[in-house]
Amino acid sequence: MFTSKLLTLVLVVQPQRILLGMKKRGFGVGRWNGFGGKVQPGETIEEAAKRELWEESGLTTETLQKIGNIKFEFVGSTELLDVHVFRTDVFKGDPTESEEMRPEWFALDKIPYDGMWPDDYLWLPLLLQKKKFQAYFKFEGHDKIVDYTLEEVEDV
Ligand SMILES: Nc1ncnc2c1[nH]c(=O)n2[C@H]1C[C@H](O)[C@@H](COP(=O)(O)OP(=O)(O)OP(=O)(O)O)O1
Repeated sequence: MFTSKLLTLVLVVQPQRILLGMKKRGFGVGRWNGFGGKVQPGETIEEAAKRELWEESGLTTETLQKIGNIKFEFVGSTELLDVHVFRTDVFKGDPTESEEMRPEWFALDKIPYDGMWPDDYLWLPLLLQKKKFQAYFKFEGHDKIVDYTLEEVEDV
């Protein structure tokens, strides 16, 4: 039987660029990603997304757009990751390095997909077009996708 762990992921987008963070420790270390993490007991998913964005990038936002949901399965594990993906185009503050992430802006035509999780190049273009999506990825280890589904949806 599978258990499920709730996580958030926030992508900060401006007209010509996107803010990514280099993960400095823990799960996904060495990869560029959006900002996010585990939902803590007593938090809503959106509260957790705002908290993680602040903790990892130094940015605050009041306007998160819920844009995707991704379920991750890992061969040999019974724990599914249930990642709620948000986009924000409106924020306050300056990106600031944290213990966990080193933020950097990337031009939209220079997104470092080779240094990101291997699923990202499949769904990030949808997020950039403000298209909502639902996805499932099955990983063998952390580098190989062995099965996946990805579909645009009206609502997430
Ligand atoms: N495959 C893939 N693509 C894109 N993004 C992700 C994945 N897998 C993932 O887990 N993620 C995202 C989801 C989360 O935003 C982070 C992982 O969060 P994590 O660092 O484990 O959670 P924290 O609560 O910040 O961790 P600690 O503070 O306990 O270290 O990656």
